[in-house]
Amino acid sequence: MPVPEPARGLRVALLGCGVVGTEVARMLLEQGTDLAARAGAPLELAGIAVRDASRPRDAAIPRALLTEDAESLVAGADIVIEVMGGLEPARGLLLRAIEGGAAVVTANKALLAVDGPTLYKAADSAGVDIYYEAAVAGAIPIVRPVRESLAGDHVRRVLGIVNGTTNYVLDQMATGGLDLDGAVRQAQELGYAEADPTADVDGYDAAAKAAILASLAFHTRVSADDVAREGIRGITSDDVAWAARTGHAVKLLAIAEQTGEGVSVRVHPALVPIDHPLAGVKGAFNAVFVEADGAGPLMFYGQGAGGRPTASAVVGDVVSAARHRVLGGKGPQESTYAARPLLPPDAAVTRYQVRLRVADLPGVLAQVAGVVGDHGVSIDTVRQTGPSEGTAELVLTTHAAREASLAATIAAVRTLEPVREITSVLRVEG
Ligand SMILES: NC(=O)c1ccc[n+]([C@@H]2O[C@H](COP(=O)([O-])OP(=O)(O)OC[C@H]3O[C@@H](n4cnc5c(N)ncnc54)[C@H](O)[C@@H]3O)[C@@H](O)[C@H]2O)c1
Ligand SMILES: N[C@@H](CCO)C(=O)O
Ligand code: NA
Repeated sequence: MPVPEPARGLRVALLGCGVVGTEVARMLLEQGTDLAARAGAPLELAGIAVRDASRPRDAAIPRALLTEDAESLVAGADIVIEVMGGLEPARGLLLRAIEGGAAVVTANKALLAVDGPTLYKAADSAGVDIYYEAAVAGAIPIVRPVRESLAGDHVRRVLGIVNGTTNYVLDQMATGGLDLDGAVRQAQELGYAEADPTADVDGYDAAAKAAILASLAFHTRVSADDVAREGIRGITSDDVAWAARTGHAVKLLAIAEQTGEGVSVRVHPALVPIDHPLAGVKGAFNAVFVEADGAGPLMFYGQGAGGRPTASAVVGDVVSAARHRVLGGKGPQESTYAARPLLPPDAAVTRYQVRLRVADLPGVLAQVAGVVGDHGVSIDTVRQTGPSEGTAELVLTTHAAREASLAATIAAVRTLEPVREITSVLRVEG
């Protein structure tokens, strides 16, 4: 039998050598034999673009591979991996790679959620792959299942905990007795939160991931600007304690749903019933709950952040792209044929829990309930605690209502004479 020709090695360029890049390089270098067998050709790490090649680095990173000239590295590559983050120069380098005929793999959700379509279009024109499994929920296979495994189904709703930092922070507030600032500091010390935690705490990171997931799930172009976004900055230890008392956990949720009217995509903190699978997602873990007509409910769970878990998703994409180089063919391209209308944030329909402090006088509950009813919002349950110092605390849970109706209801309740304070308004989901 003739000995098969050894396949030509594929030149892999790595852009960025931070938390994720270091682990990607380690996997490519340490698992070369297995990866070559799976890809059908050796994956040769041709170089690693960094800002400062003289900086001390992990012992696994060969100094000879470091270069400060990302442009030249990209020019000769078969596959380009972008784990630098940020919009530029990442976008320009990826476009140059694609135009030069390279397949690209990126973990950059911020870039994809803002300008993904430019990259998808360029990849389509050049006939090359663009893969981005690591951009949503790190190691968890979710991009590929939604894009490929569910391509024959009709996804109704995607509900996810897609930011590890905020999940860790809320968990610490619930179980570790920390306030928001203390829990954020701890998340930074543990390396979950970015140095500037704004993207995590204010929901930008989750909104970028929600936009990517919604685009894939509903075959409709959704960008980060289309996502109604609210972070966890307003959540107090008291909110978390009350949530537990009423049988809920507070979670920062990314929600993308399709109704008869269109597509609604939002990120906000919400109360999740304690028996819902998402309520049990602790620490920095992520989980994505998908509801599809045929498949029914599906749950994806795992590590959404961290160097090695994220590198697992990146290297999986590299192997897919390499297989196409060896065997021919191409992965799926962007699908936006459905072009569903995007609904405004106040069209969302959900249940609410409203906490308010009222004067402890006869008839106050009836007065509040009357105003709520007048706005077409129906109350499910009412709890009262107190009185203390002449006031009582009311906790109202509503049936499903439009965000716009609830906003009008709250504005009206606030003007009632016996109402001292609306302490919190939280959505109930799940
Ligand atoms: N860290 C995670 O858990 C995680 C998870 C999923 C996705 N991601 C995404 O992966 C990407 C990388 O994240 P990270 O955590 O490794 O970030 P990081 O800050 O640790 O690493 C980025 C590296 O890229 C380098 N870099 C930036 N601009 C450069 C340039 N112009 N030329 C050369 N090098 C440059 C930086 O110096 C840094 O070392 C980001 O897009 C991030 O959103 C990260
Ligand atoms: N900062 C992000 C990293 C993963 O995208 C998180 O906490 O989930
Ligand atoms: Na993923």
